[in-house]
Amino acid sequence: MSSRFITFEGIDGAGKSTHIASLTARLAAQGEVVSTREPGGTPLAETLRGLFLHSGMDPLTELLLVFAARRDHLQKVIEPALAAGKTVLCDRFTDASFAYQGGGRGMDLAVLSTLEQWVQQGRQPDLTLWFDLPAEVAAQRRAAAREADRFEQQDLEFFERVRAGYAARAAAAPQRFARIDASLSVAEVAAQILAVMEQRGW
Ligand SMILES: Nc1ncnc2c1ncn2[C@@H]1O[C@H](COP(=O)(O)OP(=O)(O)OP(=O)(O)O)[C@@H](O)[C@H]1O
Ligand SMILES: Cc1cn([C@H]2C[C@H](O)[C@@H](COP(=O)(O)O)O2)c(=O)[nH]c1=O
Repeated sequence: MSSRFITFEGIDGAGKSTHIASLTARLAAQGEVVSTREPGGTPLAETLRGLFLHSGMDPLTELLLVFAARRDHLQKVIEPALAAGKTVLCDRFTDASFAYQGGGRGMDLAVLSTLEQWVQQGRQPDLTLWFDLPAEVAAQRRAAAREADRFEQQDLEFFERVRAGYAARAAAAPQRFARIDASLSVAEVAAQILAVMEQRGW
């Protein structure tokens, strides 16, 4: 099996984490799998993650911080794993920057595109599973599950802008994106993911 780079995207509380473990187990039967996340995935990027989630900062600092973490993660974990023919499952990647910093915070998308090119040097996921659901449903799930971080404290309008940011990215790369209706039950979401994987012969 040749390398695959699969990313998981969606607003906070969409249900990504709920499905990543089972997909990791399924794909591990076909070859070595690296399951990782952004921001994070290396000691340096995990340190940056703590600041990103919990320290106040202006939107440009936030954007530069997440791309710095991504560069370290790509160089030390993602690229070596793909070069070794492994499957990489990543909980969030650059689409999150376009959705949160671009859509949510209103940062210039042209700046984001430049950073994307500099940092990734052409690397893009082979498949992005986009867990899509209304902001209100995700907020109800989060409220029942955990204490909110700096992003999760944002209002519904922020998350609807983030959702629209994901929709724009999906429309621009329809071959790469698979939209999952994440408002359905856990079993129905799992069935949609399975169908996408089977479509690709994975
Ligand atoms: N399809 C579903 N229906 C109802 N509840 C769900 C569903 N999927 C996940 N949940 C619940 O919603 C909460 C958030 O799910 P989860 O942590 O998987 O989301 P997430 O997308 O990983 O969030 P984040 O990106 O913010 O970490 C959890 O309590 C989880 O049990
Ligand atoms: C990669 C990335 C992430 N974010 C935001 C999105 C989430 O609110 C947090 C990460 O928390 P999770 O529980 O691991 O989902 O960070 C962002 O704003 N921009 C990004 O590029």
